[in-house]
Amino acid sequence: MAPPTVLVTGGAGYIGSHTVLEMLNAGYNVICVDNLCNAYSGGAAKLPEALSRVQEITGKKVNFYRVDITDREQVRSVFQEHKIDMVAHFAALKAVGESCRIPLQYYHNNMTGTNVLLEAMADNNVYKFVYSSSATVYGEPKFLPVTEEHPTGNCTSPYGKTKYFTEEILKDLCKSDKRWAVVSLRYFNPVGAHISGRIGEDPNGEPNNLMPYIAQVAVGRRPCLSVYGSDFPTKDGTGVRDYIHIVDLAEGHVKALDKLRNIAETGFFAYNLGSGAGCSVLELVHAFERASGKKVNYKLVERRSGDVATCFADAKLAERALGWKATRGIDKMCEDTWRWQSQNPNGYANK
Ligand SMILES: NC(=O)c1ccc[n+]([C@@H]2O[C@H](COP(=O)([O-])OP(=O)(O)OC[C@H]3O[C@@H](n4cnc5c(N)ncnc54)[C@H](O)[C@@H]3O)[C@@H](O)[C@H]2O)c1
Ligand SMILES: CC(=O)N[C@H]1[C@@H](OP(=O)(O)OP(=O)(O)OC[C@H]2O[C@@H](n3ccc(=O)[nH]c3=O)[C@H](O)[C@@H]2O)O[C@H](CO)[C@H](O)[C@@H]1O
Repeated sequence: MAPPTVLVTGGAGYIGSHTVLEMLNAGYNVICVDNLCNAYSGGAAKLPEALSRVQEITGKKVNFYRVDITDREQVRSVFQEHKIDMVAHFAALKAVGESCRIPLQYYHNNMTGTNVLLEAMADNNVYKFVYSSSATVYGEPKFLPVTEEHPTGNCTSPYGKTKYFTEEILKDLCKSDKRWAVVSLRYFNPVGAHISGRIGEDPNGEPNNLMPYIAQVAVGRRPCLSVYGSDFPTKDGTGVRDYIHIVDLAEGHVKALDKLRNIAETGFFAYNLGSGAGCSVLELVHAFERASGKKVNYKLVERRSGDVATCFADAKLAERALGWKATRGIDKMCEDTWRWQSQNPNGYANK
């Protein structure tokens, strides 16, 4: 029997490209769509640079279409061109601060885009869906570690609300039509890069997130890291988060596809994808210095608004339900990030 075909939206992005690689290695056929609003196109080449390198690493073909998921006709054309069995949906705008400045663009892109995609799926009798959610749906944790039973919806940004609202839409959809089988994966803090050093995180402009900022300081692209807050009630006063290696995360998506592929079970399922361990900002800085052999200059500054002191996952449900567990620790996350950053100081732009 032919292997299933997965439509991957946002496949040229950081998490999408790493997941496409693991799906191909697991024997899935992959069709990628992306509008390249946050991915390096690689010039006139047919494939975005990240996907071109995924093809190079796996030796397998990646089908790519430059498609905006908010465009109904563009999305429908992909379903007419290919027999799609499942969808993994990564395409979204994801910058927390930016979402506060341009909420309408976030609601349109992330919510309308997802609705257009879901309607095209139903019109083509495709009901198996893996969704990129986020620990941000939990808001400020009321208890730790955070389990899937933790209340959701107390989000602190329009970006976080797009994730929460979409989960609510998916729950209603599954209640209304028993053919839908949805796995919502709530990512904690994905970091790291594929062991080859050929693909990795390549944020546009100044990084919002900690790990890419550290890496850019270490490689000399930025002079100094600002540590947001050193007076939190944590082991060293700096923020504690649950960092998860991007390849662990990608493998979690393959396990979710395997679950959807092999069972008649339908409905809405949510799983935390985290390591289950907390790591402070300064612990990550020092781990990165050990991994890279480079000094990471930093200064302690005031807290960033909206930041919580501590957040980390209880990931036992994903282990039980998906047979998945994160296995790569902080040192490996730093080593793999450094290999990518040092081989690609300017990300994909410097081929
Ligand atoms: N990176 C994280 O830390 C993190 C944490 C939690 C959840 N997530 C979610 O995971 C998903 C992927 O995140 P990422 O870090 O890989 O981000 P990314 O920006 O690298 O990838 C997103 C991709 O989607 C594409 N895209 C955006 N809007 C589109 C549209 N309308 N049509 C087609 N393509 C579109 C972008 O060009 C980009 O290539 C997102 O849904 C994000 O919200 C990410
Ligand atoms: C509230 C919220 O929506 N948070 C998003 C943000 O989580 P986080 O805010 O947890 O991720 P982050 O990488 O922005 O910050 C992690 C930790 O590093 C600190 N820090 C960060 C950058 C920096 O230059 N200096 C510094 O000290 C920050 O205060 C925090 O304590 O990003 C995640 C992706 O990784 C998810 O998208 C989360 O949804």
